[in-house]
Amino acid sequence: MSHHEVRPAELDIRDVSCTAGGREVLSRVSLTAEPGEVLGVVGPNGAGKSTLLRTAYRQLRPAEGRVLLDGADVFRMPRRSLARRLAALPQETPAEFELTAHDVAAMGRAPHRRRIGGDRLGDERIVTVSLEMVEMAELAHRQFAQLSGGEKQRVLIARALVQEPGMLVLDEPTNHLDMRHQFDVLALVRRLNVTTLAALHDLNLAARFCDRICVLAAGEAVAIGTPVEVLTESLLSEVYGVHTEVGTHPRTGAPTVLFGD
Ligand SMILES: Nc1ncnc2c1ncn2[C@@H]1O[C@H](COP(=O)(O)OP(=O)(O)OP(=O)(O)O)[C@@H](O)[C@H]1O
Repeated sequence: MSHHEVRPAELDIRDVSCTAGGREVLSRVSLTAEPGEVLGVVGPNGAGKSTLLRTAYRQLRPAEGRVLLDGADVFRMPRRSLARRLAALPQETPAEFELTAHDVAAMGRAPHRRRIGGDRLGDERIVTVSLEMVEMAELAHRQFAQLSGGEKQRVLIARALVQEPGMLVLDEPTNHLDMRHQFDVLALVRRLNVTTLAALHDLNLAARFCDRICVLAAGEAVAIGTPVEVLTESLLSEVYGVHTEVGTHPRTGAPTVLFGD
């Protein structure tokens, strides 16, 4: 795959506010993902993680503020140009009936395809390699709708990789995945030189794989920093209302979060 040749993007979320159901659900959130950075977004249910990510992949127009990809407003870009630079894994699995896993992954090529001609063989190779990266090549011929939750999730991650983006926006990429696939998918994201904004629930995974973590609570970014800076017992108690024991991984040095007593 030619991922290493793709230039990582810069995402700049500036003072973004969103309202839903007559309520402000994001309040002046600012966040910059530097090229190549893996930036995690954590926070309790309803904190606004998906809302923030949806503004980044242009599914939701913020009431105020701007979202810039490589300095250009995503809401002013042609859809196709955006899709060539940014791929998203939304929280809801689309119902792609009748399509095989291969077909769903291949949809990621659409923004790169020319009207006439194009590099069909090259496209096909990228689809195959991406499915291999998430260990779904062997199930490529299966109907997408009949796959398990974790298998579907991995096909959708492959579809995002097929886009060869400079920016990945992943809403709970480890949702439905077993322990090994959680690890493998995030390790894969880490290896690729692609800027990544990912909403994660598992703080230990976030600590292990993110360069920085943004903590959202009630629509506000209450902390942004490295895992060590952000994942403290006092902050977790304040934000989640749980007593935790934060330690240090003996080999990686990443913080580890355990429930307290
Ligand atoms: N269309 C909508 N109408 C009304 N309220 C909405 C709508 N969309 C989102 N909300 C509310 O906005 C808040 C933020 O939702 P969001 O999905 O961004 O949270 P989240 O942090 O991703 O949560 P979770 O961890 O549960 O996935 C929630 O209180 C939610 O109920």
